[in-house]
Amino acid sequence: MAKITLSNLRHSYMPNPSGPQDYALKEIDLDWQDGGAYALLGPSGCGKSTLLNIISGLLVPSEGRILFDDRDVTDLPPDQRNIAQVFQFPVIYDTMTVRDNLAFPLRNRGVDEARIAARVAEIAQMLEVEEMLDIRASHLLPDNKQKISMGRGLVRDDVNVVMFDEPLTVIDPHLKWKLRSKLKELHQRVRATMIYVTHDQTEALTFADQVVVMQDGEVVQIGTPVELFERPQHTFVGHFIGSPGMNVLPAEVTDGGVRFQGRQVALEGAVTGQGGTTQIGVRPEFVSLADAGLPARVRNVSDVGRHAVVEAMVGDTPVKAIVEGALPEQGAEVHLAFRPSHTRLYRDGWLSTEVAQ
Ligand SMILES: Nc1ncnc2c1ncn2[C@@H]1O[C@H](COP(=O)(O)OP(=O)(O)OP(=O)(O)O)[C@@H](O)[C@H]1O
Repeated sequence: MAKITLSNLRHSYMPNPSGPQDYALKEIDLDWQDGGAYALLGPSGCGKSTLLNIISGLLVPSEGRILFDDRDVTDLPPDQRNIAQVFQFPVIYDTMTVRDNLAFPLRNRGVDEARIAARVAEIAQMLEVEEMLDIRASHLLPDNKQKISMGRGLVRDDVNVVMFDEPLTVIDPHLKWKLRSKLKELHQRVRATMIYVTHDQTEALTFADQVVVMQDGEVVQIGTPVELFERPQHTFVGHFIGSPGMNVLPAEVTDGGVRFQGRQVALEGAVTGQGGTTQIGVRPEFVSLADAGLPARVRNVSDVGRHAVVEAMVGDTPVKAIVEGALPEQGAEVHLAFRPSHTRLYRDGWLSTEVAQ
């Protein structure tokens, strides 16, 4: 397995790009450690597939280099990059048995039969498909086909990286959670460098030790799931991750402090930077109903099981709070309190407060 470095990477599909708007990927610099579990997370069109295709060698970037263990592979074709890929849809041979499907990537590379048998048994046991080994692949349900496809991606232990491109798309919703945790467990056992591409935050956060969040061709934050939740570096991360996402509220920065709807709001620490469009970001988990605070009127209460999401209007701005216990009635006059340690200022989307020492 390998460490992967993306250095000053940019890509435009246009022959003569004239500005950042013409780039599907803008300036990407990343170091992925050997054996790490990474997710590339972002909405449709943010550049995930472009980046994946550049790593696999299907696409040559307009600018920048890709290194595997410090070796420049930018100009190498896919078959010389030694990568395993699992796609959205199962890639298996219907006429072969499950056993032969799993063995195929190894046979293809001339691995001896005893080693193949041992490795296939190991992977089948990890994926819990031992009883299917002698079944012809055409007889499998789609979920199991995709499991075998994953097995084919994991069976070689000499690849630089295993890449998963939205692998749970075809999986039945009630089986998704099972395969999600299975993949995490597989990473812990196999310890290969893995990159998992998805637009689904639950998949990314369950699988990855580090999540790379992308928006509009840019990496907006790289962090552990906890870091992305606790301290979003960009309003996009706050909003995209979480359910519901972070409240992003119009803010006015004055000499006396930061105000929302005319009232001062306490932040995690000192404000940094200057100018730009200023907003306050606070997750619903850190907004509570209080005896004093911002006066608000409850617009909606939705009970989502363990807790409720209360949406209340502060002036003309809706604010969401996650509330456990007694719930207010729709239309009730309440007060909202923001937890200062988790309330921050953003300028043009980017975090603009520092943690108080
Ligand atoms: N072959 C292509 N030619 C021109 N533009 C392209 C091509 N492929 C992608 N793009 C553009 O590049 C940008 C990034 O697309 P990309 O497919 O990498 O995003 P994505 O995050 O993988 O989205 P999705 O999840 O929908 O596949 C988009 O604006 C897209 O329209």
